[in-house]
Amino acid sequence: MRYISTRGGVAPLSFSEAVMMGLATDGGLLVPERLPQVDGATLRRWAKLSYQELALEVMRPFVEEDIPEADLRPLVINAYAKFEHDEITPLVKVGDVQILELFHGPTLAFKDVALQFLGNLFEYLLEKQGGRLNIIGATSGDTGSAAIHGVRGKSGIDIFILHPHQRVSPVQERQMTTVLDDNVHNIAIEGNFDDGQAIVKALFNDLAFKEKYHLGAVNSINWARILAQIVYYFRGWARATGGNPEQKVSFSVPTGNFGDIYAGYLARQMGLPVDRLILATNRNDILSRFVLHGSYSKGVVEPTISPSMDIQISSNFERYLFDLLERDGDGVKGCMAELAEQGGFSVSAEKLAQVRTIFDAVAVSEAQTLETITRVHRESGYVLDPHTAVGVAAAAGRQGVICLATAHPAKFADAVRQATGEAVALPPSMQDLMTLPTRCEVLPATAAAIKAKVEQTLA
Ligand SMILES: Cc1ncc(COP(=O)(O)O)c(C=O)c1O
Ligand SMILES: N[C@@H](CCOP(=O)(O)O)C(=O)O
Repeated sequence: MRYISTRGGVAPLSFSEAVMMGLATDGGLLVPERLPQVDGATLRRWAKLSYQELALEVMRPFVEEDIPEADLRPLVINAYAKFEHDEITPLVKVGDVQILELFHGPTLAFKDVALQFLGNLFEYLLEKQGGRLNIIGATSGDTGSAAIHGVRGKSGIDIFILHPHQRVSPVQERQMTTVLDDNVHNIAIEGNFDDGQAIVKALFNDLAFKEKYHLGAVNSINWARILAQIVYYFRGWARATGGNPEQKVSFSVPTGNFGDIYAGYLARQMGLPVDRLILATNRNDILSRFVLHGSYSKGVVEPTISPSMDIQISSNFERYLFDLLERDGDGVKGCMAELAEQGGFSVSAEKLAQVRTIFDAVAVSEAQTLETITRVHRESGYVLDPHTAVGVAAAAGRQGVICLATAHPAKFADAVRQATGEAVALPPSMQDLMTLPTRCEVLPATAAAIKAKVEQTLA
């Protein structure tokens, strides 16, 4: 499998090259040249596999020319060794709703599914190729801690994580800042997640800086993140249908940076029997506005009780746009230029109709999110985190929907207490989180300030 850029300016790359490049050198995102197709017999067979064996099957065609099976296997097996549930991503029934719990990894969010794997993959590629890697990532709260826990203490790797100062939950903040390993550098920026993501992209787009400091990406900019997330769509479908290829399911996906739902879209394109993908946003609704009206236009980022989705420029949307525009790199470049210069762009009515053959979209208010947590707790005793509640609210009244549970409720204790009147305890392994010593530096939200910090740290 070879990888190309959504902006058409990069010669086809191998999987390893794509993983190490992170953001494409022409400013686009890397995608596979084609998608492997899965037939009914394969779906039936895959439905009987363990999560790890399924992950190997799904990933193999994307990596096989580059990473032999004997090497891939331990990377995958070890990635899920620290998950607290044998099923890795169990499907649970809560009343009429099916919930795919993606939060059983070390930092209690779905990001662990991909970042435990990516940490291992980076280590493997560095051992094979030599050299070192300096990871620069932006987070609205969950990617940061999952990435830090994926690479802490690994030799040859430093990690710099930018989070929006005082806009992540106390648990999210401490999951990052209490990691005191020498290779971990936490930076709270005086801005929002979009500012952080823009800084990360600016640093990657400074090709001399990128090369000099061997920058690596842990955000869903990195293709390996998306790849690992495709797996649980196959798993969720298999658990819900018993592996019957005639049976379709829909997925409701709480969405911010469009990484998770893009993985679902790819699973569908590969042949997974998916009916609808329900794109659920909080009031930061650039994506739901796009699906409803066909115009992708920047809004102002507003803080919500689902802070990890407080995003108004959704990085992976560019990957979907590339497909929607029939893989026309110049077309994507044009749209992205309009977004940067005029704050938005629109697609034709015909293209919008095409989007709607797959996606539904719902923007969920703060009140609806709280009401959903309250109602589900009252009716079943189950506690949703606010991000998951956005997806559950968006799926209300529909049948055959799997709602992705993207975080553990204990990460967002204030919102949960507000909705249920009860506290949710952190798992025993994290009981001392709020009293551990921390390390973090507050810096202006500018590329210059972050560059200076990287240079000074690595000098
Ligand atoms: C808990 C949680 N739910 C949902 C999302 C949205 O996922 P994505 O950015 O892949 O759309 C995020 C992060 O963005 C998150 O941290
Ligand atoms: N919600 C994310 C935002 C970053 O998204 P990513 O999937 O591109 O890493 C977070 O928690 O940081």
